[in-house]
Amino acid sequence: MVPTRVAVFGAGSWGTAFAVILADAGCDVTLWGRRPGLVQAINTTHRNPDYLPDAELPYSIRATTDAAEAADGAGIAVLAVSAQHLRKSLTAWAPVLAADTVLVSLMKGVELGTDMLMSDVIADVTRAGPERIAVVSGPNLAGEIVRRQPAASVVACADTTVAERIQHACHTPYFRPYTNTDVVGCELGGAVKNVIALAVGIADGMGLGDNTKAALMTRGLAETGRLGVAMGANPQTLAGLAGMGDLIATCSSPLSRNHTFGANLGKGLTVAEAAAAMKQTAEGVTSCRSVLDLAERHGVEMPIAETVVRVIHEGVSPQGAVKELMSRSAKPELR
Ligand SMILES: NC(=O)c1ccc[n+]([C@@H]2O[C@H](COP(=O)([O-])OP(=O)(O)OC[C@H]3O[C@@H](n4cnc5c(N)ncnc54)[C@H](O)[C@@H]3O)[C@@H](O)[C@H]2O)c1
Ligand SMILES: O=P(O)(O)OC[C@H](O)CO
Repeated sequence: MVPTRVAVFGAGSWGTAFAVILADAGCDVTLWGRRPGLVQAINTTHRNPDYLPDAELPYSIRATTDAAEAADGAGIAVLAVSAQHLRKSLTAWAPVLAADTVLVSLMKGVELGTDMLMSDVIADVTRAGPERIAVVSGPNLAGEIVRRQPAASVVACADTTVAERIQHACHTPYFRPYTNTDVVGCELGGAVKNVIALAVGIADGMGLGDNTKAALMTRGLAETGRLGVAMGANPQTLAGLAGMGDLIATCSSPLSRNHTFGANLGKGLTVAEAAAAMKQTAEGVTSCRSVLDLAERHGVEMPIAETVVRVIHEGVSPQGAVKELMSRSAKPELR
């Protein structure tokens, strides 16, 4: 059988780790990277020294800086840049993508300014219909994936047949993808958990304990559910891998960049210092504003997301943030 040709655009942590999954699943994978030095290092050392230096990559993965070469013959194009760079990058790649290529977003962010989910940005730039746009989202820390530790995820697409095709392309003995038709729910679960992980990180950095963490995670999930329902998501999706599952992994793991960024703030670093300490993308830092915009637009209360915005973008201290959240008026749990 001819292997599925897949182009992965973005040689950061997750693009590279997902390329490993695809290659292990038997796909013929080309990895597009921006920087010639990194691409050359991947091709010659079969490692990604900038993002995942300890992982040996399958020799079959070829890296290139040429988008046309990456896209040549690819039935699936996986998009794995940081969320705020998708529009510009995809505008450059779109002319070399075939009209029937399925576009798969791995990103967990919301575009600043437009408040668009990544699937909306993809549709806006390429004019692809929902049957050509999919999302992979779940508790998938790249550093664990490249060690081939067991993980599960969700492949969401409005067209179940297309979701199943992608599921097949990335199914390995250590990576178990489930299908779902709820693209909005999966994307929101991924984007909002980053914001909640910042809050949990701040609490951890301040030395607060597990009661605080559990409260933030549970009420954070309630916020995600309220926004999700307002935007047409299935609440069950948010109780699943792309919602609660990813929230647990991201809020618990020292590998999470969002959690780490928050922890540095909680320890007393300024936002600029925390950003300087972070070489990789912590999507929640920018997307928290767009998530709050979405909440306001849909008339949904998201006090934890609002507090994260106040700490990161409005200069409120972690101590002040705790006071603000704890002095909110008393409420019933279920609304
Ligand atoms: N790392 C993970 O464990 C993981 C897991 C699941 C989802 N994600 C999501 O995947 C997306 C990519 O994250 P990552 O972990 O690969 O990030 P990363 O910081 O490791 O890599 C950054 C990526 O963005 C690209 N990029 C950076 N600046 C750019 C620019 N100016 N123009 C174009 N592209 C640029 C890089 O080429 C690279 O592909 C994010 O939305 C993230 O939330 C990450
Ligand atoms: O490192 P983070 O915080 O971007 O989280 C990575 C993944 O999204 C976890 O599923």
